[in-house]
Amino acid sequence: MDLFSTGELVNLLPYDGEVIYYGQLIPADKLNYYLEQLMNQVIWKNDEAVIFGKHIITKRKVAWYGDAEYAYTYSNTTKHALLWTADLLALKNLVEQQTGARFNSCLLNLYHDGDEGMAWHSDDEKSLGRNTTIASLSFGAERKFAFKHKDTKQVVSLLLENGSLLVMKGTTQTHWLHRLPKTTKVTRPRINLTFRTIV
Ligand SMILES: O=C(O)CCC(=O)C(=O)O
Ligand SMILES: [Fe+2]
Repeated sequence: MDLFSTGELVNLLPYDGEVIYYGQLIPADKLNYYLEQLMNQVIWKNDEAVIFGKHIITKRKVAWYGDAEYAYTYSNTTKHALLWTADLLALKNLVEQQTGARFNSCLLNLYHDGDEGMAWHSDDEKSLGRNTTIASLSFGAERKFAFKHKDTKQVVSLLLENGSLLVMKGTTQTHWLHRLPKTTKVTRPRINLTFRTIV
C-alpha cells in the first residue's frame, strides 16, 4: 500500500481511537541495512514478566532505548533505558518528521519467527500519560497485526510491511487492545520499534 502518492491518511479504527498506517516509510535500498544493524547493534535481552505470580521469560527479545536512562515498568518488571544509537536516532528523526509528533524513548521487539508474537494488550501504562501517541516501525518479515475493541469486541487487522510505519493515537489505548498473532507461515525474523513518550 502506497499512501504517499495521494497524501491520504485514513483512520483504520471505526470509533474510539485513531490508527494510521503510513505504508513503507524506509527506502527499499535501506531495509537490509537497518535490519542487519538493528539485529547486531541493539543489546537484545529476553523479556521477563510476572504473570499470576509466575516469573516468565519470553523467547521474543526486547530492548529499550531513550533520551535518558528512564526506568520503565510493565508486566510487573522494571527496565532501564539505554541511550540512543546513531541508527535509532536517525530512525526516530524520520518518524518524527513524518508524524509531527515527538518521542523520547523506544521499545524494540525481536521476533525470531512466526512462533513468537505478542498477546492482546494495550500500552496504557501510567508513565505514557493519557491519549499517548505511539509510532511503530517494522523491519523484516511481514506480519499480521490486529486491534480488538474492549467492549464491542470488533476486530480490525492489517499487515505490517517491511519498512512500514503505523501510528496509534488519541483514545486508542483506552478502548482497544492490540496483538501480533503467532503464525506458522512466517519463518524469518521481524524487528519492531515502538517510539513512545514517557511523561
Ligand atoms: O511488534 C509489534 O508490532 C507491536 C509490539 C507492541 O505492541 C508493543 O511493543 O507494545
Ligand atoms: Fe503494544
